[in-house]
Order: sequence, then C-alpha cells, then structure tokens
Amino acid sequence: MAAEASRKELQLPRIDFSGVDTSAPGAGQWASVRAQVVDALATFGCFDAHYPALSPDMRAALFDGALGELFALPVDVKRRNSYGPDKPMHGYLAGIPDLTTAYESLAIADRVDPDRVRAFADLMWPDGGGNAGFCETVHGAAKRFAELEEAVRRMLLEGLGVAGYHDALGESTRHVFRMSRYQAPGSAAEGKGKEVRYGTHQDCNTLTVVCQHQVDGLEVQTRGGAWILVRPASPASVFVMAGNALRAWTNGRVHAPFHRVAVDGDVPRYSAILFAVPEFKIQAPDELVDDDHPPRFKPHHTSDFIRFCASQGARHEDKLQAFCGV
Ligand SMILES: O=C(O)CCC(=O)C(=O)O
Ligand SMILES: [Fe+2]
Repeated sequence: MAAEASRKELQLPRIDFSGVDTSAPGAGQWASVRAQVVDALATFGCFDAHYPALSPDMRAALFDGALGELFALPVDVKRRNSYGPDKPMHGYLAGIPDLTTAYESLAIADRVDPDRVRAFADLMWPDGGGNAGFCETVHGAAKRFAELEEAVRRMLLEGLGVAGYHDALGESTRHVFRMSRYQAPGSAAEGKGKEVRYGTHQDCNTLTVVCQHQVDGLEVQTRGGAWILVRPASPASVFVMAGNALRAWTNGRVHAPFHRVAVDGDVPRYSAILFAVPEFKIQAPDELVDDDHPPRFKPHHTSDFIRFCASQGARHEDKLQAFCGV
C-alpha cells in the first residue's frame, strides 16, 4: 500500500493539450483538460503539457538556430540585456552567488510582441541588420508559450469559480521570455558527476512554461519532499509550473513547487522559459477566502517580492511565507 502511494506520487501529471484550441476557450476538450489542470496545479503545482502547437520546426529553429547564435555572442554584448537595478532577474543573468553556477540566460521582458523582440535583437546585433531570422523564430515560439500560459490561467480561474477576474488579470500580466544555457560538467569518463546549476527555488511569478531541449535537468520537489526529474513525456512536451504569485492570489489553493536544475554529461543544456509576471496587487479574491480558507498571505506587489527573493539567494525555504505570510 505504502509502495503504491509513493509510486503514485512520483509520477508528475501529464495533460494532453492537442484537443484544446487556445484561441477558442470552452471548445473541444477544454472542459476535461481544465479539470486536469486544476487538479494538477492544486496537487503538484506543475504538469507536463503535450502541446503540439509548439511544432518540431519551431523548436528546432529556436534551439538549433536562434539560441546558438545568441549565446555565441561575447559576454559584454549579452550584458547589454539589462532592465536596470530596479528589476533584478529580468535581463542577462550569470553566476549569481548562491543561485547559479556555469549558467547564463537572457530575457526579453514585458511582452513577446514583434517590437520587443526586434529591440532585443537590435541590442545584440546592432550592425547585423536586425537579425530578422532570430526575431521571427523567437517571436513565433514565445507567442505559442504565451498562448498556453493564458489558456492554463483561464482554465484555473474557471475551475476555481473566479473566471470573472481573468481579463483584468490578463491585462496586467507581463510576459518575460528567458533563454538559458547550462554548461555541461563533463563526462563520467572524466570523473565528472551531476552538478547543480540553478539552485532550489520557487518561482515568484504566477505561471511558468518551460521547454527543455534534448538535455533534461529540471527537477521538481513534490509536497512529500521527493525530487522528480522532469522527463518530457513526448517530443511535443512543455512543462507548466505555478509560482508563488499564483499560490498567494489563490489563497494557497495552488501549490508552487520547489525546483532546481542539475546537469551531467558533456552536452550543454538549453531551455526556453516564459514567465507570466503579475503587475496587479496580489490579493486573493473574496470568493477564495472563507472560514475554511482563512487568508494566508498579506496583499503585496510581486515586484517587491522579487526584490526580496533576489536579496535572499537560493535557499530552500518558504520565502512567500517569510515575506507576507499571515
Ligand atoms: O531551465 C529550466 O528548466 C528552469 C530554470 C528555472 O527554474 C528558472 O529560470 O526559474
Ligand atoms: Fe524556476
């Protein structure tokens, strides 16, 4: 019995979005997928999404083309990707004490529209004629990530009986598209083992959509404390995770899992991630607060919480609770 329970816990939910048209909420398999989404986010705070709308061609162009070109740029060029000291965790990241090692990433912030992607490319390739191929690839892929994020958010709010908030939240949600590279430690033959490249943390935002390319490495901790390696269920998989902003806004209905990235072998790992960052005040709606669900977190702004988290480094502790727990 106990063995059965632990086996069950060690399987992360897998949800098939091939029957969902993100531009037609309610149609097709929407209702049955919604039930799975609500259950997965409440229980695990994450799930594998089979999402063929992000096609093999798009993935190949993104990872084999655009990201390779981007990371080949000199570090001083990549450092131009900054949104200022007031917005830590938004632009170029590398070697953050206690958090990342042998890792670097760049991010396009605020929206994933063509203008933002072009502005980013102009910064990286000022003499390169704007790098139209990069822009088309990155915008096309990021849009698909954003469509899935919006559909998942809508499903969750519908499932919790608070769908009326969806449009207002969407209007003040920004998307940050982050492209990451994790250096390979070296092969076992050279005596190298697994190394943590991004330390244990919970995301600060509402929802995160991660696409790992070829090399796995994302590990998620269950509520019970077990660590699970996220293995994409299919080549069309992406991974969806809830962050502390969604946990707080839902008054704890949604779980925000601790996760980390550890890699081994001699092939670098690349991932592309879309973070949905709320600009609205994080305050659980009245419908989600009652005698059975007393308020768990004080109202706050995510930008303040992000600054708090950035000042703490990677520590395996409940930062949301420390920041605004009731
Ligand atoms: O690269 C990944 O798979 C996830 C990295 C991560 O957890 C993050 O950037 O917050
Ligand atoms: Fe994360």
